[in-house]
Amino acid sequence: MSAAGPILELKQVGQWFGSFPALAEINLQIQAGERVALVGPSGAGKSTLISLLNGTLFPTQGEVWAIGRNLSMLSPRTLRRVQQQIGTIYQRFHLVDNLRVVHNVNAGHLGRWSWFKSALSLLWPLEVEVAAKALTQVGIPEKLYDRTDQLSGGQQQRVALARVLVQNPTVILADEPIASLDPERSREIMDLLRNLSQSTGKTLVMSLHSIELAQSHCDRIIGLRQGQILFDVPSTAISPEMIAALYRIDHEY
Ligand SMILES: Nc1ncnc2c1ncn2[C@@H]1O[C@H](COP(=O)(O)OP(=O)(O)OP(=O)(O)O)[C@@H](O)[C@H]1O
Repeated sequence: MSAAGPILELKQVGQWFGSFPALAEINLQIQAGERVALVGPSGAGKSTLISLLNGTLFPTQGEVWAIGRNLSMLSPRTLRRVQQQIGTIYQRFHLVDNLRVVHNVNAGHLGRWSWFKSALSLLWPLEVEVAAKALTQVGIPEKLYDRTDQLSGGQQQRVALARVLVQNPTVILADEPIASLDPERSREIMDLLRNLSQSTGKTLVMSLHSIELAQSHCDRIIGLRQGQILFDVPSTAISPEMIAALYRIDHEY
């Protein structure tokens, strides 16, 4: 693939869980630097799509390409190298609760650090200044040595974002990053994600339940319904009819 090709691409992707088709016939190209929101009702397949994009799940049909590589065709070692370029933020933060913040932020180095360095850093934190800088970028520099489980939800999501900053990936995926936060904290995290993507050119793909935030923070919105793409449009082109069709409840009598 040329350098100018898409940074993420799904070709005729289908994902089955047993006999259940969670995704079907997904064709999608995302260019470097784009900010894309995945929206749609519960169970539409948003998280499944994110898991395919970061190589934690392999498609039952079709191909998933990231950073120029077909993820299903890579050796475990090469896959880990590609995954190092893809940072993921989750709704439940995925932090180790009983560790100090610095250790959770330093987990962004995993994959690059040796096993020995990672273990040593748990006893005596290494590259503290890198972790401190990342925490400053997300607005909580004073929390470096706090226990992670003593932070609020919004602060924990900032720690998760700092971990991704330390990882310094090319692509950031966020799976409902604000689902467990109040509206004010949600907007702050969304602002951080957008500003980070704008200032560094990182590609951002996130699943969201708020159409309003998807419109205000992303350039492009993809509507998923029952495992298929219902629309894929610039955020300025979203209409009330599209939203209604996306969330329509089909009653069975
Ligand atoms: N590991 C799995 N095993 C079986 N079924 C699964 C698995 N993961 C997802 N599914 C099913 O696939 C469908 C899509 O799930 P997914 O989590 O991707 O939806 P979603 O759009 O992210 O939903 P939500 O907004 O509620 O998080 C759902 O019906 C779900 O039950």
